[in-house]
Amino acid sequence: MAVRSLGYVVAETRDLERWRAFATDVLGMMPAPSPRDDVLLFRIDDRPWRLWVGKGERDAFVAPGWELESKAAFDATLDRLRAAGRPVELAGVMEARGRHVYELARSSDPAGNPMELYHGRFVDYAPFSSPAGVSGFVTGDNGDMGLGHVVLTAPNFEETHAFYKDVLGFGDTDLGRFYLGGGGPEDAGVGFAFMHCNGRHHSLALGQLPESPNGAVHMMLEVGELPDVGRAYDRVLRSKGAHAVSATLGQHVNDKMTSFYVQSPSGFDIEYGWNGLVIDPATWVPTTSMSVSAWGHKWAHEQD
Ligand SMILES: Cc1ccc(O)c(O)c1CC[C@@H]1C(=O)CC[C@]2(C)C(=O)CC[C@@H]12
Ligand SMILES: [Fe+2]
Repeated sequence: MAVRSLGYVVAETRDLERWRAFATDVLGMMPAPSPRDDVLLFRIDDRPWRLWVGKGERDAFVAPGWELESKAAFDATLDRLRAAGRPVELAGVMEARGRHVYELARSSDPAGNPMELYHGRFVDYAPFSSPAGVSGFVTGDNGDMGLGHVVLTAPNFEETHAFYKDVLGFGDTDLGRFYLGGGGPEDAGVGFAFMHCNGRHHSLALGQLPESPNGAVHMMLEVGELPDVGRAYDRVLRSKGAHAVSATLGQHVNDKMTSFYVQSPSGFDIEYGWNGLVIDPATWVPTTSMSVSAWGHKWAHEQD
């Protein structure tokens, strides 16, 4: 009765055309038919859409869409949210239809991060084809591993971490404390929790950080082959600053992902990676990683 996957992401922007070019030409996502001219939809697999970009007043991440496996799981999860004192708003039938789901609800975590929850897995059997020639995006068999992962902030870290485990059913994969300030006596470190809801190493990571101005730290998209990452990196560099690299190519220690980070037109970053670790949630024992990356991932703020 727990969340099964990261089904979709909703973002907003003041500049839809910039997002259209970024998503298709740089990331290689496939534009999907949208019934509204103030919304862009993008596909990465056989779901009708995985990324919703609406025209808005700000450039921001709006919400992750968490998938439940059934109406029973959906109803039980909404009951647990209410029992935990979280606001729950059931969306109308037309709004659910717009999202291509059976039923849709909105809530938030104890850090105030908005979320959507749904059940009803719609499938668009039109073959996926990337306009930028990406070999494919990795979402698991039947899309079971979801679209990727999201990283959110939670100043009230312990409470929010417990919420995702106890109320939404996530499991801990890796806990980290990263000494970004050099690890000296003044450096308290930043707590991180990487959590799974399927075989993907993490679908959600929480950082003990102040509220992010753009609604999220990043979302990750995983591609099928290493050259897909390299060619996307080339496309970002060729954009000559139109799309800024946030972190250079590198490899994480915890999920072994080889990736780079690029700033999206909504302000939050896109991590674009390959070869992320798949775990067996039934037997996995949580780890505590002691560093961020095995190599690379030079962050923009560290660049000299
Ligand atoms: C540490 C790590 C493991 C796996 C990931 O997919 C992943 O994104 C990260 C990095 C998380 C995080 C970030 O994205 C923004 C910049 C952060 C806060 C750092 O500077 C350290 C951890 C980084
Ligand atoms: Fe990530």
